[in-house]
Amino acid sequence: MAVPDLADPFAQATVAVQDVSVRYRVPSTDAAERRRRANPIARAARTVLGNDPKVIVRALSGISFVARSGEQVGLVGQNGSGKSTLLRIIAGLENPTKGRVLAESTPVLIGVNAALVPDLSGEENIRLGCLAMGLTPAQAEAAVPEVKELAGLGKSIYLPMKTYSSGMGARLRFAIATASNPHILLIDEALATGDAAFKERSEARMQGLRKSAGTVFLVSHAAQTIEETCTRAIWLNHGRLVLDGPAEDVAVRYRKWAWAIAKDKPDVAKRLIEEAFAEREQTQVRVEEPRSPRRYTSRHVRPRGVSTTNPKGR
Ligand SMILES: Nc1ncnc2c1ncn2[C@@H]1O[C@H](COP(=O)(O)OP(=O)(O)OP(=O)(O)O)[C@@H](O)[C@H]1O
Repeated sequence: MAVPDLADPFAQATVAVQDVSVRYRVPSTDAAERRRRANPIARAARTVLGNDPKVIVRALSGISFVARSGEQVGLVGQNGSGKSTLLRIIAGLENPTKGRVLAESTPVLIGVNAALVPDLSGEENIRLGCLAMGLTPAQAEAAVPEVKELAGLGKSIYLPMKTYSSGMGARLRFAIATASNPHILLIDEALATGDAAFKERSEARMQGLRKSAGTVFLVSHAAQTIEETCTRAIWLNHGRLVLDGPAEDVAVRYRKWAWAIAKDKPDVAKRLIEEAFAEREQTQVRVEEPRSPRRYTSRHVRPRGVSTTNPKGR
């Protein structure tokens, strides 16, 4: 058995999320109502300046972790806990308010909202999706049969996508996303909408991706899906990282907490989440910048706007 290289624990890191926070400024009718009740001068000033009453939504706060090749990382948490935001940030579709994300290759996000063209057939969308992911026209053409087979939509693959059910659309998006064999694959609940037969095929595909040393991030509300398909899980609550560990352990803890919430036992839920927070080992991600600064020799063109105090201009 291969011995892992313990001297260099970051050797296989594929994604590093470093102290990421995301905040949104959004209009609020509640804030508007409070303004209506505020003093008339402040109210008039804001009306003249045209400021909409806004509130800050903290979607993510101080998230840090490192994912590695071969890991399937499940993201669990209740509605609005920040799972989809974290995927979008990793995919580079949004910039964090604070912190940064480093990835060793382009992460491909496949979500239920992935943009394909509704008027085109499933087959045409396969080509389109593959080209959008950076495959050449020849590679996209070669990928069509495999994607069709994985999606398993039969003759419906020749019909316009706007005629598909949400589950059929999700299956096609999942199949397209895996066609480019992305090293970092991000899935937002795509599995939850498939039927049993598709679930089996998609799990086999995920196994294949895992074997080819890819990293998979999967968002799901179903702790069982995370438990069955992931090696590791991250539990988010109100944008904060509650637990990060083996999928089975995290799923069991999350399920207990969700049960307490569902049964209207806020004290039990509070105790469970506080225990989890207390046990969590804080992860700090440090990114080593290259040490030697870039040097320009006389053969290099000096970058514009750089001045020098050397009278010879070297
Ligand atoms: N574009 C946006 N503008 C303003 N607020 C946003 C935006 N996107 C997300 N949010 C807010 O950020 C928080 C986290 O949302 P996010 O969609 O990441 O949660 P989630 O865990 O994926 O939820 P769900 O399980 O319901 O899909 C929520 O409070 C949400 O209202």
